[in-house]
Amino acid sequence: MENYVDISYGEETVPIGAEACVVEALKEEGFKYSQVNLMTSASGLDPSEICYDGCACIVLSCDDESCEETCHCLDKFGGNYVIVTSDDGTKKILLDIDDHVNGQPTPPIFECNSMCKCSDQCINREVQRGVKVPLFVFQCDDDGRGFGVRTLEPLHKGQFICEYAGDILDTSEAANRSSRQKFGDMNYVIGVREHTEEGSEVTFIDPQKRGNVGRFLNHSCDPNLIMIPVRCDSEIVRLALFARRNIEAQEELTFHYGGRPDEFKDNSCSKIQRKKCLCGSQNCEEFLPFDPSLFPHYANGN
Ligand SMILES: C[S@@+](CC[C@H](N)C(=O)[O-])C[C@H]1O[C@@H](n2cnc3c(N)ncnc32)[C@H](O)[C@@H]1O
Repeated sequence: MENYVDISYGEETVPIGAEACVVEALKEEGFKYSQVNLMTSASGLDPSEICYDGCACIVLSCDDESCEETCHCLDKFGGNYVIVTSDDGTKKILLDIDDHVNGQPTPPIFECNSMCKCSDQCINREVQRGVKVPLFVFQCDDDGRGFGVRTLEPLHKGQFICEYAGDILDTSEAANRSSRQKFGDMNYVIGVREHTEEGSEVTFIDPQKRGNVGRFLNHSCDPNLIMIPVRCDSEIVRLALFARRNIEAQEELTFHYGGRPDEFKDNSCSKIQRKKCLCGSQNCEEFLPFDPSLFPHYANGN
């Protein structure tokens, strides 16, 4: 890694290495690395706003044993992570991923926040601590997918890898940006729909010009990561990527752009406008997931 530029330029606690062609392309595109989600003037949604009360636990880490009184965060939102000791004695904080892969509906994740009295080492602050595993951005073998991300270390099922962070957009700004795209352009806008008792909520994130390493993750129909909505300080969701299974060092990291692989069954748009999927997996769905709400002109069949 010593010979490679850290494309986060010190924003992440571990360097994000990249091939020289990636560094060059980012310079040309005027890309600005940001570890966190950012507000845009068009949408006015501020992801840095603190929206939740904190817990009063003056402890290193919130759990049922350490917190003298019931922890407000764990009581209200439930515990999210567990500590697991590997064979080599290293401790890892893991999410019970099966609940999220198979659960219906999936449990919401709220972490302790800036108003909480617990330390920054609290178990319930995993996503907000940022990337901890060494990641590397590389050029995929001229297969048409562009750049991709691989891990330089083995990863454990349930381990947090990175966020998909960038500009926070409302639906109209997301559609506005998408309408400027030509067919075949790389698409970076990802929308996440969450279903609540009050109805459904959608958040769009665009890391094309400002964002983090998550921007380079490719789609696979048989992915090794899963994207999970997490909230820390703000009501605006953070899109966190966790390992769906144990992953070996040097494996490419991918997630399913349409949510869970068995969930994406949207055939409302003609396949002609959809991008061919090059993931190469045995269960490949042939086309990349497509969000018709961002492309109303395609959705109308024009
Ligand atoms: C979020 S970007 C991923 C990073 C991108 N490869 C790059 O070079 O910056 C999404 C775009 O990557 C390409 N891509 C990702 N996964 C793909 C796949 N399985 N098959 C074909 N193209 C893919 C598509 O052009 C897609 O719109």
